[in-house]
Amino acid sequence: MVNRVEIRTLAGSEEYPEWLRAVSTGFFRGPAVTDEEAQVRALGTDLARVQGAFDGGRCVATFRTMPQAMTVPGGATQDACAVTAVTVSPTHRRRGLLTGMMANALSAAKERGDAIASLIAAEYPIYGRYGFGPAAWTTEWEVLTSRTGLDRRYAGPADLGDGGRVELVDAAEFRKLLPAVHERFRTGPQRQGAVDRDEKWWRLATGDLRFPDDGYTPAFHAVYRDADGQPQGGVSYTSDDVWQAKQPEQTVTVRDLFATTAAGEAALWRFVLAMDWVQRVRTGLRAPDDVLPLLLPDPRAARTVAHADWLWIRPLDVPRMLTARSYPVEGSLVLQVRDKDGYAAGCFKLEADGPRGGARCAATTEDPELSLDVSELGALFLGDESPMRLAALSRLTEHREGAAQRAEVLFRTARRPWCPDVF
Ligand SMILES: CC(=O)SCCNC(=O)CCNC(=O)[C@H](O)C(C)(C)COP(=O)(O)OP(=O)(O)OC[C@H]1O[C@@H](n2cnc3c(N)ncnc32)[C@H](O)[C@@H]1OP(=O)(O)O
Repeated sequence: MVNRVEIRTLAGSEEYPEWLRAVSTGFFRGPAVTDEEAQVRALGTDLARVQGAFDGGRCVATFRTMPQAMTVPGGATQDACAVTAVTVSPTHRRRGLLTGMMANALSAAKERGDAIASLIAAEYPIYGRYGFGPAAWTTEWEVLTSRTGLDRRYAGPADLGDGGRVELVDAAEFRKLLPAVHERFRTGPQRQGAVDRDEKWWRLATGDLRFPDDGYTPAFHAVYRDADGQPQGGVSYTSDDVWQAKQPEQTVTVRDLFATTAAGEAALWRFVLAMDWVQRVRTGLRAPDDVLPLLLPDPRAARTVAHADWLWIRPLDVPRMLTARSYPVEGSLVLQVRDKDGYAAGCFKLEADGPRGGARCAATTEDPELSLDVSELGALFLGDESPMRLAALSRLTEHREGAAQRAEVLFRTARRPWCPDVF
């Protein structure tokens, strides 16, 4: 039971610094927030979508949503309600504050017409109860450069025969060139799970927006240009500048690396792997099927240092979400979706026309062929989870023989989904 505590949208911008202090406390960032930090964080924040729980004058829980464009299989964009800044102070935990704020946010999202909600989960056990399922996973590797088997005489993309080149640029140039490249990258047909980046994202990533003690280390930036001179990708990275016993033992950490072409992606990886002084490359959080390990003659040189669920999706409007994505084959399926909160519950018939056609989906009175919980549909949506695996776990029930196999062929994608960003 919640005593004396009121959950509500912020009354105005004067409450924002106190709300931010609560976020900072909940995330262990620090017990206080400076005016400069509050100003930077307020940029682009729609206060109408910021909830707090107040105990007297003190904010004890926080929750924010924001509009997001998420790429779905085939390259189309789906409007999502992105959930972020979820905290409950340790003094007020396990009294239903998160549950109350989530209920408000999901009902507002449903009313607005968002087809899905999305979030990056701090811990696995939190969000399944609210109908979210893990839709994209992530992997981080550490590469021992001496073990890769790559030719140490590598001198640049010309050695790969693609006619492109990699150029070091300053932060301002990177910020000017890369947003358009990223927009082309993230709407690629195999880039499901990627989300849009606004101007604030790029300014923060390139050090143009800062506040005191933000812990930002300036990065190095490089752009990949194709044979026609067009920017097709970029990388941002830092180095720890470590030397031991007069030997360079540096670890380079990749903050961001993407390209619109396979040649660009390979050239950027070769660039970071071929730097003198560098013993290790930390890749940052990548798609679990990133090309990196297989670019190496010895893929074992890339050791997995993290592998976990990353992007979670909560279906809100089944017909809209299922018609937004493409399907690799023609086929149909009748799905019964259970949703204790009601938003996405019902029986729906999906009819897909194959890779170049569209898809139709609507409520139906036909008998279901498969039934599953809404969170499992979230996990299937971007093509990562296997319906056959869920059936083996009894988390998906087959009412017609072969229906799980049909779902497997319809839903799964050639490349795994990936959300490169934290939000
Ligand atoms: C999208 C993001 O922002 S992710 C970041 C999430 N934030 C954090 O992890 C910061 C640290 N943790 C917290 O602030 C809080 O513990 C929260 C926000 C995770 C949970 O807030 P609470 O108000 O305590 O949750 P609430 O009381 O509504 O709990 C609802 C249910 O979820 C369960 N639950 C909540 N958090 C957790 C958890 N971390 N692990 C396991 N179960 C959890 C509760 O036990 C409860 O279960 P029940 O319904 O069976 O009784």
